[in-house]
Amino acid sequence: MTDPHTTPAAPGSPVPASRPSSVPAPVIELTDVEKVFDIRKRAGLLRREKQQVRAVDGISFTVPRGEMVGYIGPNGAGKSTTIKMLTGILTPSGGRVRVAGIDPARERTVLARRIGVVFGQRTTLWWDLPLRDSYRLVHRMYRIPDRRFRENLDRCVDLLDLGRLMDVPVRQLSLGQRMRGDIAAALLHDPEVLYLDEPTIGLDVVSKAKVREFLRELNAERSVTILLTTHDLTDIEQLCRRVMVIDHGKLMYDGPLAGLHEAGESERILVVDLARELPPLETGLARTVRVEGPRQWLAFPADRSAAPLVAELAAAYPVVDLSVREPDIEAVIARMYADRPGGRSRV
Ligand SMILES: Nc1ncnc2c1ncn2[C@@H]1O[C@H](COP(=O)(O)OP(=O)(O)OP(=O)(O)O)[C@@H](O)[C@H]1O
Repeated sequence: MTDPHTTPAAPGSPVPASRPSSVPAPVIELTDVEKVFDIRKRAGLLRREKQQVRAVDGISFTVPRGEMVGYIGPNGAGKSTTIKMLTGILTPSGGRVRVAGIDPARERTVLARRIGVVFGQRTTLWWDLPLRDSYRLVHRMYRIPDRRFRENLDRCVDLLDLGRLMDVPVRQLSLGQRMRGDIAAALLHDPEVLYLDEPTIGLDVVSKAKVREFLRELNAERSVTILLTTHDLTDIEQLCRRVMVIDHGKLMYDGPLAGLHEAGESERILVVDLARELPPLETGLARTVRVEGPRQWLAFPADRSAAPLVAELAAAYPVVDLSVREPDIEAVIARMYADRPGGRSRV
């Protein structure tokens, strides 16, 4: 039986929904989910043509309780649309969505008590109120029992370093401070599932590190299931063992981060310093991609050992020094996108 956590999906193909019995029951379940938007495009001076955009095009995946998964893709890939369907803000055009056993579109308010959402680009806090008052409102809105509210707030204030900021109006907070404030607000009612849409966007290095550390602890200690959308691949590298790549509304990859290299057919680079300038080195194990004076760059498949290549070059050429560069994950993903047939699919 194949495990969707470890099996790269062929581009565009649905990911198998079956899983071994040892894997916890899924908290998030999507089966053949579609979202089609009707849009009107100008087709002349006065005429407007009706068109449809397939923003999400037959996506299936499951996320078991306690997993932290990266959900990535280029602009317009369908990430936010997926998250909106998972919260119940948008109703799918087709397929089935379940979060904690609930149909989000039909029971949005019931689900709201079980999930937390953070959108990096906009705040859910009250602009003119100090953080403390925003949290009081959250307390009342979600009818959080007093003790639980106090415990959760204390914990967030401590771990997210909000103590000094509690009496500052949200409008006066820096982006990083506001983001930490938003994450706390999303967690006061103890959600089982947390959707984070670009939680580190625009933050400085220190704030990013704080947010990541907090998410790691939250996931490890409280088994909160986290779906993380980000353009910052370091977020994914540091937080998620599993990553899903979406493009043109289709799931292109679902598996471990390391497997992305394989799926993107990535290459490692051997940098060779020679005793003197030479024409491009010749070997059947790699291809020379760059020559600069006595230094040459040779690309070889990332899943192969460098040892035979190093041995061959050392025997045949005056090699002074060698180093191996790992593939850059951004390049791997860019390559996956580039391999897709172009153009957003329309129906
Ligand atoms: N309300 C809407 N009406 C019409 N088209 C929409 C609507 N919302 C999204 N789309 C279209 O659906 C596609 C997917 O958009 P979506 O916002 O889900 O992408 P995304 O992956 O979140 O992108 P980004 O990284 O830029 O936020 C895009 O072509 C977008 O223009």
